[in-house]
Amino acid sequence: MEESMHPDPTPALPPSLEDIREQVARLEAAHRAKGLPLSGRIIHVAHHLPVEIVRLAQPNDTDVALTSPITPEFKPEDIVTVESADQKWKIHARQGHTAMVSGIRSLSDTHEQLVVAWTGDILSQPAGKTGQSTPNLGPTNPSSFVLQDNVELHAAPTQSPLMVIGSDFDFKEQREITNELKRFSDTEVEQEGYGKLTYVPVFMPQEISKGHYEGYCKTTLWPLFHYLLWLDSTATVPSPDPSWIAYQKANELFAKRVAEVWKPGDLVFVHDYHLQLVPKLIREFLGQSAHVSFPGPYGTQPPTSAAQSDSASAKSGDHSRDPSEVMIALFVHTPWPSSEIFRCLPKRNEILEGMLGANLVLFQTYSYSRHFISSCIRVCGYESTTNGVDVNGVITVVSHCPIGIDVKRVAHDRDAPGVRPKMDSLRQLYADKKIIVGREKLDAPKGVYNKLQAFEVFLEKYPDWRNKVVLIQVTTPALSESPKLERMVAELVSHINGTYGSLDFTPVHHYHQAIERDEYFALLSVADLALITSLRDGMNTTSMEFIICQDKSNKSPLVLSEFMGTSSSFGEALKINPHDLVGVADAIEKGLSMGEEEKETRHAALYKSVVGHTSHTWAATMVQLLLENVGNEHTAHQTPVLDTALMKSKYASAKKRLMLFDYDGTLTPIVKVPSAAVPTARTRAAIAALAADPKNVVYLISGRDGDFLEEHWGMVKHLGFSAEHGSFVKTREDGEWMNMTEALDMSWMSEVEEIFRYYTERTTGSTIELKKASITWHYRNADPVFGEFQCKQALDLLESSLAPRRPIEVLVGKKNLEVRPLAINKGEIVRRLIYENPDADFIMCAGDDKTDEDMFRALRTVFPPGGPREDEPVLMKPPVGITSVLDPDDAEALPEKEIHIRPDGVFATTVGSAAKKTLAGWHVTGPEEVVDAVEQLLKK
Ligand SMILES: O=P(O)(O)OC[C@H]1O[C@H](O[C@H]2O[C@H](CO)[C@@H](O)[C@H](O)[C@H]2O)[C@H](O)[C@@H](O)[C@@H]1O
Repeated sequence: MEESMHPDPTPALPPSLEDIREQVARLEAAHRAKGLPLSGRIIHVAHHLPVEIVRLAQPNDTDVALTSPITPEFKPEDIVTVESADQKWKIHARQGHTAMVSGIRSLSDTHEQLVVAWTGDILSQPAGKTGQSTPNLGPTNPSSFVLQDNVELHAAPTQSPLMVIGSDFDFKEQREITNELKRFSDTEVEQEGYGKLTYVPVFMPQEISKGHYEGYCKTTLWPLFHYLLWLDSTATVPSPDPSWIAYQKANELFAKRVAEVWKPGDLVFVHDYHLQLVPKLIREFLGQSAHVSFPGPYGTQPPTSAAQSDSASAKSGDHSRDPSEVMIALFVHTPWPSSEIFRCLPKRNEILEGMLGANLVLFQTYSYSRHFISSCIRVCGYESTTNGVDVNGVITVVSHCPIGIDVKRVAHDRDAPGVRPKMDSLRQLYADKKIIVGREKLDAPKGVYNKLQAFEVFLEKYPDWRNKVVLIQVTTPALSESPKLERMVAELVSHINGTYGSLDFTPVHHYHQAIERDEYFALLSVADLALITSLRDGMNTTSMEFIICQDKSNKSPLVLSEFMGTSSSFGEALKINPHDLVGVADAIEKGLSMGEEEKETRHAALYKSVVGHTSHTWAATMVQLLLENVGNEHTAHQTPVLDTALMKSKYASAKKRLMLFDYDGTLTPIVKVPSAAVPTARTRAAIAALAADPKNVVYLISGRDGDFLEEHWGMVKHLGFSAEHGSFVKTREDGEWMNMTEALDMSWMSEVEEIFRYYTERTTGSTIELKKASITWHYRNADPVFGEFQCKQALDLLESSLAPRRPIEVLVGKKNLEVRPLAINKGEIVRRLIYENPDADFIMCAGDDKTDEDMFRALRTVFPPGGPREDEPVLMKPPVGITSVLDPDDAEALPEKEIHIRPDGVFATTVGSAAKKTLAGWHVTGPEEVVDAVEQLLKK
């Protein structure tokens, strides 16, 4: 179950961009026709803006608060740049994350877009450089050209004059930066021909931005998602963990910014693992909640903190919600680990709950999405559905949609005039050699060390290739630089070169530096093999760029790790397990010896995959998927929060009241072991006080057996009981249990028990609760994934083999399966109580699960369709189901009765989320609120 149980459903032939856009337009038209006010806007929320902001040196600058020198990336000449009129700010496009950025930008063809993201550390040109209004953003070290031979692991490139000054800016500077960003995006739109695109900056104090990214993102989440656990048992995490606090605060700042700019009908796309709390927080800031519904007192005005949002909105009596809920998709660009790894994370619940605030969670691959669903089942106890996760009745859809690259842009860069001369130089330099190329960040998951080890095995195992092949490995420094890894890599390179090289030949050329764009494309174009040995990688765009470069070149093969997102799309790559060094060595040999025909065939298939699904189709598909999975809530019923003030006024004026309560999940929270679900003294006191009022008829209507109810509630005077879903009734007056199943055929009990025994024996942790007239199979304490699987199997078996020939009903409860007689249900008890109390003019009825829906249905069906007119008497037939069981002749003889109750006196209340499918008219979120409501009624 953990790994893919089903085949990967990725379609073989991806639809074209035009097809997807047409489908998006159709979906939007359909939604608008149904009344969903789509704005035509998309808000992207990403970690940082695709720009760099530089504060230029000012004549009066004496000293800028500098923190650390930075090494700017190489900036090509053709990037968009704007400089403020007062020459204070300069903004230019930032390199990196090109696939995501180009995907986002492509959506501007069809939608107006806002990008809400952190400014990034703002750079400063320190004083003393005045007169040089344009800082040097050129190549950091042009002399270290990659083609130079015998260049070993480099030290950091030459220090630049730019310094990080963080982003602690006063309001005036924030305004200036915001305005300059606007000018920048306008220029970009004009120069690049984009549709409308606005950058909305998130400003973060430096201690938050550092703690967030360098702290929680890079030292906790990143290693975990790449299967590098922090297993050093001596390491102590301070409590509270400051980096977690920074992560939370940063996520709040992003969500708050979204809430400020959000308009009804906007589609929101949250990107990546930096922002996993954002989906839930956005709802909280907007006064909406996906799973636990609170009224929305804020409109679009966010409260000052998420915590405040919770409590303030929960306590407000305002039920006016904005009709349009925010529509959110979250795309996780990194891998998602097995739930066995994920559950080691101390803040696992918080992260998952944050993500599940989205309508749609998307991953790079099918298997990551399966791991995520397993994590939700195992960590949070939620159940899976056919398309995602059921979060207390609300479905978060989970799917996958791999990212692609901007093929046109890459082809353009490949064909740039500067590339050809560099290709020629490389070919000249390695005229009689095959070139293997690799380019990665130097962090452990990228598998550079394994690659070098495998290359050594290759030279050892295939001596004929010695002196005939070079490995050109380019690495860029990782954020969390690991001196140990750098040293290990450097030593291994020296070792291989010492062992297999000679005075005039070096088998491994390692360049630890940023390289120019032209050099990069030249390298990919001349290579005879690309070798990518990542131990874990969400996606890998180098492999895609290699395929595009090779289209105009040798059609060289690609050796690709199976532990990366790209792997599932690239069937014609030579797949390797990077831990199997001999296997990698064999794949290198196979690739280098491959015949031209096979190379062409494999390349053609790989090329088709890359051009068939680009960054543009990726982005458009995400929009399509979100539109396919939202909107139903606008036509579906959203249950309002129980209006306790209104209920209290009706209660106060009522002459006779029926108060009907389910037990588990309604008067007491769901717990692991059924016997531990005992009422608190407060709950018992509240119910006892209700029952003591002679105007009230109070009943517990439960699936529990009579013994349990007697044990915990028997001491409460004047309380009536219905046990086992209506199979047994004890009225509040005579104190005798009536068996409603007496006249029924109950011989099915042993057959059901046998089936449940079969599943109990095969499902560790599951148990059978054998009652007098019903049986419950519990799997709450089994392995959650296996338990759910077994439950579905047992349900299938009971429904296909037993239910058609026996008078039973099978009920799917909360981590249980229950079987009870068909003729009995909680609804019949409710009808009977109304019939017996025709003068009742107030009903409160509360329940949480599917069996309680029978009660709510019964309450609706006592009224004629469309509801009774003011002056119209409501006549009720005797509840045949129950009376006929007791005495069929009686049922015939009983008269119709006129009942007093009217729909506005009925408070059918479900315990669960507003979006849960229910026949109840009101909802509260938990048992505690049921008790609160009862206490309100009791207050004078
Ligand atoms: O009709 P109810 O009063 O809601 O009772 C329904 C069933 O509730 C019990 O099981 C559920 O609650 C347990 C305690 O919280 C929990 O451990 C279990 O997983 C739930 O399914 C009870 O054991 C059943 O007999 C009732 O039919």
